[in-house]
Amino acid sequence: MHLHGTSQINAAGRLEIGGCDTAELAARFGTPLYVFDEALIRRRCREFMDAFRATGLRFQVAYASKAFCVMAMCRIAEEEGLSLDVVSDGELYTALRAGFPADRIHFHGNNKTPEELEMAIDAKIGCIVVDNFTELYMLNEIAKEKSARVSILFRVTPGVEAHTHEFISTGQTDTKFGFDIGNGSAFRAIREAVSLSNVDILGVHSHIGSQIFETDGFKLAADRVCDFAQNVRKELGVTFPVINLGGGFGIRYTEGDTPLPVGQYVQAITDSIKAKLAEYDYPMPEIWIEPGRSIVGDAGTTLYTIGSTKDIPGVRKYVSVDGGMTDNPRPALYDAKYEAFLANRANDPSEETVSIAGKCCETGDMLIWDLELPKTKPGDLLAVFCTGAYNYSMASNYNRLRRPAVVFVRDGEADLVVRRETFEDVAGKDVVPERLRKQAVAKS
Ligand SMILES: Cc1ncc(COP(=O)(O)O)c(C=O)c1O
Ligand SMILES: N[C@@H](CCCC[NH3+])C(=O)O
Repeated sequence: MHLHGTSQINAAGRLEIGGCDTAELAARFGTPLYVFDEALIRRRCREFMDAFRATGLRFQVAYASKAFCVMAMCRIAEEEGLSLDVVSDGELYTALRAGFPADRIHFHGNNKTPEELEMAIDAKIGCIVVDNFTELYMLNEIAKEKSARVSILFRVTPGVEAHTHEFISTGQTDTKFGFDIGNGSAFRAIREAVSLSNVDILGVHSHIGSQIFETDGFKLAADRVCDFAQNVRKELGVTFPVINLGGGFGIRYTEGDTPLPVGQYVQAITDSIKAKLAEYDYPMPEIWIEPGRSIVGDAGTTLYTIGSTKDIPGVRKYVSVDGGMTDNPRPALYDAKYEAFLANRANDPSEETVSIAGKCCETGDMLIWDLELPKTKPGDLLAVFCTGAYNYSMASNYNRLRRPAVVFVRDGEADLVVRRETFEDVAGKDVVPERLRKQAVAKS
């Protein structure tokens, strides 16, 4: 059993997180329930910040809010000195509403709408990460109309793709994101931008993938981005004040996962950039990164109440919980693996192998296959670990289920940071046109 952060088994044999008994949390807030270990989130933020401080370089660690974007999380990111990466008007709105300093917000996305760009310019956010030519020209026009100047990074694809345990070096990167370095489109984008009136070139951005466990991919991306920077300086006379190497740092979901300490990723990135730019006698830029999963992933635990079981002798025993793909779509989407145990009887020995099913009307709505558990009964609490990233943020109302509440726990206190949705939240946006209302009345 692997316990993350402040999680421990208390004297009553129940899982406790942040000093809070999970059975009490379930009783107080209902299930499913996302529980976040605030001390662990802050520890992860500090690991990144401290690793950069140790390098003596200028830097920004931008939390990739797509992983988990709620106002309380924005507050923590701000308190810990992080910047924030947003990819939509909704994320930007959340950050601004939480009082996150606009000049530390970076806006990503491959299809930002004119309205989103206007919103970003009006809010005077720190920078916009331009993804393609359409956006570049549109942004300049909007900025011109507003007599504004906009700082931009260019999202470039360095021809490196990282997957959990390996990276591949690709020639022409087939991706919807960014300007390709290899085929010259990144260079052309910068040449174009030099002649545009209302954008200021801040630098380049690359992101090579997610849930990465080694440093080679980052090093290769850093090398290619630096080579590109030197080429741009030589040919266009433009020197980048910022190089951003994105996110993607892996975390431990199950025992097969072997993430490196955060400091090793940071060191690999900064060492590679330093070494390469020294070759070129290139002034050291600010180094930015964008961790999402590695800030919040292992700090989240989802509590479910166990309900029905179905035993198919000789085949499989299904144990169903009161959530599923609606609150955690990752197993269905990516075949993601999770660890779990009974939160209310954490010391009970395992007695059988079961598979955890969600409650959606969908055969693929399975959370965990072949999990060792004690014999369960309805009302038992199942804790699924490492659900902090891309769970709440990707949750849906499929089958008109209500999205769960989110609580932050620390030092024995539990604070509600998102309330559970109500039926009104689910059906209250529906509009029945007058003609259908009449029809309904006529038929009844
Ligand atoms: C541009 C960009 N930055 C940062 C991230 C955050 O990635 P992760 O959560 O893996 O750290 C992503 C998502 O993969 C991304 O696309
Ligand atoms: N949503 C994905 C990661 C996507 C990263 C965003 N660029 C996941 O759950 O693993």
